[in-house]
Amino acid sequence: MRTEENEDVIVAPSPAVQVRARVEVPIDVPGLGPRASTMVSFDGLHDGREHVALLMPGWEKKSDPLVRVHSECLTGDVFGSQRCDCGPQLHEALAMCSHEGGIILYLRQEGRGIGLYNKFDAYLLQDGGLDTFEANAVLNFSHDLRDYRVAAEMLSALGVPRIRLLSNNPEKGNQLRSHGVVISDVVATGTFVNENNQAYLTAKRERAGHALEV
Ligand SMILES: Nc1nc2c(ncn2[C@@H]2O[C@H](COP(=O)(O)OP(=O)(O)OP(=O)(O)O)[C@@H](O)[C@H]2O)c(=O)[nH]1
Ligand SMILES: [Zn+2]
Repeated sequence: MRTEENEDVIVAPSPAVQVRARVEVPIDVPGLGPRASTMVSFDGLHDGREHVALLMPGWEKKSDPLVRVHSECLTGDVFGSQRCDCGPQLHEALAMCSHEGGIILYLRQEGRGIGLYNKFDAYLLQDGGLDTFEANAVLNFSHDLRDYRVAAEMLSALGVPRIRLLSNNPEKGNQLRSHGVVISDVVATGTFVNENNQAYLTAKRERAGHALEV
């Protein structure tokens, strides 16, 4: 079974995770327009990848801020791919977090951890009739390689022990709790169905227990 998107990723020993830099980055939130944000980098994340926290003003006043843990999806987040629901979920999270003050943890876990090129290979297999999880298996990957310990490390470095989690994926909450994060509430994302992602969303609901009404 393959376990890493890149065999040559070096997993450094994990010193205490610390904020490396906080950078003010005004962003254009789809549907809302320009908003302030702070983007945060970290030293010491255990997997050595460049995960980013995006802080929307007001988060620091909450005892349990809204947090979206979002896995990178270049095709959906950047290009608006209709094969998944990632783009609209990210836009929704940006709007909600800018409205009430919240945090987006943008995790560099493309393709549920298998990487972009492998995701393309998985898409070709899905075009041949497999579902998203069967395609991973044919490529000799488990159905989801994601490890949310980095998200717990980022929250700890930001001084955020309690959150309201914006997700439909039960595995995110389970893993975060196992790493000591207190989740006071789970907030469902919208369901963003279109004719090209219906089978994908159905597979997520039926095979991975995502809370989705497709
Ligand atoms: N391997 C693989 N990854 C995919 C596929 N479609 C989307 N992804 C990746 O899946 C990740 C998104 O995860 P999802 O399971 O859709 O949603 P989630 O973020 O876990 O759950 P929510 O918090 O409810 O949105 C991103 O990293 C996408 O690149 C696919 O067909 N195969
Ligand atoms: Zn996607």
